[in-house]
Amino acid sequence: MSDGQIVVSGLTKQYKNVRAVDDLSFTVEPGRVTGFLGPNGAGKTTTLRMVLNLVTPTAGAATIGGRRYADLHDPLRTVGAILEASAAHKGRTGRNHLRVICAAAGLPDSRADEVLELVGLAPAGSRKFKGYSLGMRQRLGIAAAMLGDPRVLILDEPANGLDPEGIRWMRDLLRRLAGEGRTVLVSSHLLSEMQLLADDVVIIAAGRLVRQGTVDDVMGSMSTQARVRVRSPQAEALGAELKRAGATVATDADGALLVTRVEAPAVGAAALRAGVELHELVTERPDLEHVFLELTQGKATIR
Ligand SMILES: Nc1ncnc2c1ncn2[C@@H]1O[C@H](COP(=O)(O)OP(=O)(O)OP(=O)(O)O)[C@@H](O)[C@H]1O
Repeated sequence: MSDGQIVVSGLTKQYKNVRAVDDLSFTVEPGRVTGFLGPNGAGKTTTLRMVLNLVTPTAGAATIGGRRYADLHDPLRTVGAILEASAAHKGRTGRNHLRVICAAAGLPDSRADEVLELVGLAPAGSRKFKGYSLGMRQRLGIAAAMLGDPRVLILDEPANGLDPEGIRWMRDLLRRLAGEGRTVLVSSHLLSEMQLLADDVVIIAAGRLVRQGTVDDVMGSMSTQARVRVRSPQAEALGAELKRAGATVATDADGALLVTRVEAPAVGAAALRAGVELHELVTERPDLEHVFLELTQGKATIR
C-alpha cells in the first residue's frame, strides 16, 4: 500500500438518532489535493474525526498508509490536522503558541520558526494571537499542523472566512505540499472553493458517498445540463412544437419555458415553425454551486 494513502472503508457512525456517516468508502491519494465536499451536516467532520481516531466508528475503518491512526508509529509526524479554526491562548504570540506544541510533541523549538516561514507568518510571529486576523489564524493553524513535517495533512474547512486572496494563498500552499508528495485532504461545503483548491473531490451528503473523481471529471459531468429559457405569449403552442422536436419542457413560476435536451438554435427553429413570437431566448448554464446543491439535495435532510 502506498505511503500516505488514506483508505476509508464502510465507515459508519450512528449517534443516538442520527446516522452521521453511513457506510462510506473512498480513497485519498498522495501527491494530490483532495476536496472533501458536502453540505452542512453531511458528516464531513465526523468522518475526519474517525480517520484521526477522535471518534470511534460504529462500523468500518479508516487507514493511513495501511494503518489505523491508533496504530501509527509516530502519528504527529505522519498526520497533521486542523479540525477547527485555530484557537490559541489570546495573550500568547504566534511563535510561542507553536513552541508550546513543539515542547509537548518533542520537536525542537526551531520548527516553530520554520513553519512560520512556510505559511508566511514570520513577520507576525512575535505578535499576540488576539491581534491576528482570521486569515492569520488560519495560517497559524496550518503552521501548527505542519510542525511534525507530516506526510498527510487533513484540514476541516480551512478556507472558512478567507477572502479570495487568502484562498489563492491557501491553494498555492496546499498545491506545493501535495507537489512534495504529501496527501492533502481538505473539507468544505463550498464547491466553488474546491474548484480552486482541489485536484480530486469526494462528495458526500447525509453521510453517504455521492461522487468521487477528479475535479475536472466531476465538474464536467455536472455542468453539462445546460437549459434554454424561452418566453413567448404563445407558450403552449411553442411547448408543443418543442416536444415534437424531442425537447423536455417545463414551465417556471413566471410562465417561461425551461427547455432541455435541445440547444438554443433548435428552440428558435421550433418557434419559427410554430409561428410564435419570442420575448426571451437564453441559454442558462447552471452555476456549479447550484448543481452541487441539486446533486446533494434530497439526501441532505436538514439535521
Ligand atoms: N457528538 C454528536 N452527537 C450527536 N450527533 C452528532 C454528533 N456529532 C455530529 N452529530 C450529527 O451528525 C451529523 C453530521 O455532523 P458533521 O459535523 O459530521 O457534519 P459536517 O458535514 O461536518 O457539517 P458541518 O460542516 O456543518 O460541520 C449532524 O447531523 C450532526 O448533528
